[in-house]
Amino acid sequence: MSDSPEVVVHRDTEVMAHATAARLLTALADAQAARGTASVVLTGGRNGNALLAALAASPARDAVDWSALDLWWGDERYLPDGDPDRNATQAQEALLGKVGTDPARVHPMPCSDGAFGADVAAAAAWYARELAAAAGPGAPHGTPVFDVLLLGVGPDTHVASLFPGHAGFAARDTSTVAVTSAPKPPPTRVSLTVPAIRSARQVWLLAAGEDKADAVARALAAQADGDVPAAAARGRERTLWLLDRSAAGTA
Ligand SMILES: O=C1O[C@H](COP(=O)(O)O)[C@@H](O)[C@H](O)[C@H]1O
Repeated sequence: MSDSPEVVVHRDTEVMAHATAARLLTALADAQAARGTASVVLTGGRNGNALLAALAASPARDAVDWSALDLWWGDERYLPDGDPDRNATQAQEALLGKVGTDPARVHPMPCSDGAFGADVAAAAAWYARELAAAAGPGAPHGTPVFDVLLLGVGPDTHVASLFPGHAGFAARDTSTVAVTSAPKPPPTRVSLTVPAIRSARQVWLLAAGEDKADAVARALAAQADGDVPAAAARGRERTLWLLDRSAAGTA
């Protein structure tokens, strides 16, 4: 696990989205050059969606071979297929419908009108099996080594759907959890756990706007093993905070 997070502060939200898009395209193209394939874990939320829009708009977007990219999600709102509040629906509209991904390599979390119905625990367990199948035998926590895992940071320091003080954040023996009482709507969600997040080579945390400044300051001051989800999110090789000036408290 990387020791000290690195912090990059951008002038404003728009510059942050475009600079992060350029950074991500380069990281994924580098991974494909080295290994022939790459993987990324997407996040929902305002900053995650701004990044996806910036990727779609980038003149360099085809530096990545989208058909040789595995796409996963860090969390999902457990809602019907196509619901506009699902992170996967938003990603499809912002980016995935515009680039040539391989459907077999796009791994959305289940929806509430799918095979598991209202049984969100079964949905989370299914996603853990998908991860384990992709990771292969012997992978720690049954999770692939993702190249880049993206996380938005909530004003309460939540990342993915891991909320401070909630059981899902404490889970250490599984790669996914079902969340049934999220303090942010909708209450029912599926999330990767802390060990699954920590299996990524690089973890990038995105935060923009004044309402995130307190969460950013608290997370950067906290220990990785405390009750601050954003502080617990660390990559194996690199943990990178990507901020705008407002979230950094330097506006
Ligand atoms: O509900 C969620 O919130 C977080 C943060 O979202 P933001 O809009 O405050 O940036 C997001 O990262 C997560 O994926 C999403 O499900």
